[in-house]
Amino acid sequence: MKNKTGVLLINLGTPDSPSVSDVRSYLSQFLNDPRVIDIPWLSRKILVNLIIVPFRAPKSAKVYSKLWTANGSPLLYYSNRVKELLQQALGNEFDVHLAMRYKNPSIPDVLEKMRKANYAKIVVLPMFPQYASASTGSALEEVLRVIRKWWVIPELKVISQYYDHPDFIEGFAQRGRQHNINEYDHVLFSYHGLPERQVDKVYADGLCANHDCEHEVTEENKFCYKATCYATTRLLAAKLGIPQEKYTVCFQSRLDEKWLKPFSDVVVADCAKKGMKKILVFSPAFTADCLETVIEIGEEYQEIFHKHGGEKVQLVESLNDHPVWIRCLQDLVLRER
Ligand SMILES: C=CC1=C(C)c2cc3[nH]c(cc4nc(cc5[nH]c(cc1n2)c(C)c5CCC(=O)O)C(CCC(=O)O)=C4C)c(C)c3C=C
Ligand SMILES: [Fe+2]
Ligand SMILES: [Fe+2]
Repeated sequence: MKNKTGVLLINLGTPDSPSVSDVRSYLSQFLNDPRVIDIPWLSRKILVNLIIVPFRAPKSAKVYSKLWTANGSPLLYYSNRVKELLQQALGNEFDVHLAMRYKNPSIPDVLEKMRKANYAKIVVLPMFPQYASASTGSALEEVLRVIRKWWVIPELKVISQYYDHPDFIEGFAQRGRQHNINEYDHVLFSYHGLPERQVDKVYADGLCANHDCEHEVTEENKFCYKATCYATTRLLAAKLGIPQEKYTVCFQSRLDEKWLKPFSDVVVADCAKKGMKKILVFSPAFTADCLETVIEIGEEYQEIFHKHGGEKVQLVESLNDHPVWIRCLQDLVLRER
C-alpha cells in the first residue's frame, strides 16, 4: 500500500435527495461556508439561516426534482464515473477517491479512508478548472483542515487550476463539435458567477478593474476567476474558429446585482431582442452536468429566450465522462509525480 499514490478528486456536492429537508441541509452547509457568503459571522448566520435557506429550499427542491434522474443527481453520477475511469487510466500505482465539498461522500469521511491507507503521497485535484475561493479554495481549505490533525502528514500535491489545459479545452471543443456551430446566430460562454468583491480579493491592490482581465492572464491576475474564464473562452473560441463578434462571455446564477457582469439571463434576452433565433451555450466552469447547466441554461434560459422572440437555446453537454477529460485529469496527476 505504501508505494501507492492517493488521488482525491473533489467536486462541489449536491443534496442527498431532492426532498425539501435534504435540499435545506445542503444549502445550509454550502451557504454557511465563509468562502461562499464572505460577510461577518453574525450577518451570515442571519442572512443564510433566517432568510436565504428558508425561502430558497422549497423552490430549489422543486428544481432539483426536475434535475434528478434514475441515476440520481448528474453531478454525483458523473463524478463517480470519472473516478472509475481515472482509476482505470492511472492503473494500480494509484488509488482514486472522490469526495464532495458539501454533503456526501464528505471530505472528512473520504480522507479518513485515505489516512488508513497510509499513502506516501496524496494528489488533491478539485474538479474546477478556474480557481475561485468559493469552489477550489473552499475544497482545499477543508482538506487542509482535516489533514493538519494527522500524525503522519504525507507528501501533498495540490492542483489549483487548469483553465488552459489543452485536453480540458479539447474536451469542450469536441462537445461543441457535436453541434453545427454555423447554424447558430450566436455563442455564449456562460460561467458560474461570483460576487465582484470575491474576485477583487485576489489582488494586492484589491481591484480587478485595474487589470486587463478580459484580454490577458498575467502574474498579477492568474488567480482572478474572471481573467481565467476569459482565457478559457479565448482558447475554446480559437480552437473552434468562432470569431470574436460571434460570441459573448457571461456569468450566471447571481444572488444579487454586485456579481460579475454581464449576466447570462440578460444576455440571452438581449440576443432574442436583437432578432437572433438560435444560440449555442457552453458552460465551461462546470465539468459535469448539474442544476446550473441542465435546468438554469437548458430550461430557464430557453424560456427567457422564447419569451423575447427567440427559438432555441442549445446547451453544450458538459465534459461528464468524456475520454479527453479523463486524459486531462490523468495528465494533471502524472505531472505531479
Ligand atoms: C464553478 C464552480 C462554482 C462556484 C465558483 C460557485 C460559487 C457559488 N455558488 C453559490 C450558490 C449556489 N450554487 C449552487 C449550485 C451549484 N454551484 C456550483 C458550482 C459553483 N458555485 C454547482 C456545480 C452547483 C450545482 C450543484 C448540483 O447539485 O447540481 C446553488 C444551489 C442551487 C440553487 O439553489 O440555486 C447555490 C445556492 C454562491 C453563493 C457562490 C459564490 C459566492
Ligand atoms: Fe454555485
Ligand atoms: Fe481580474
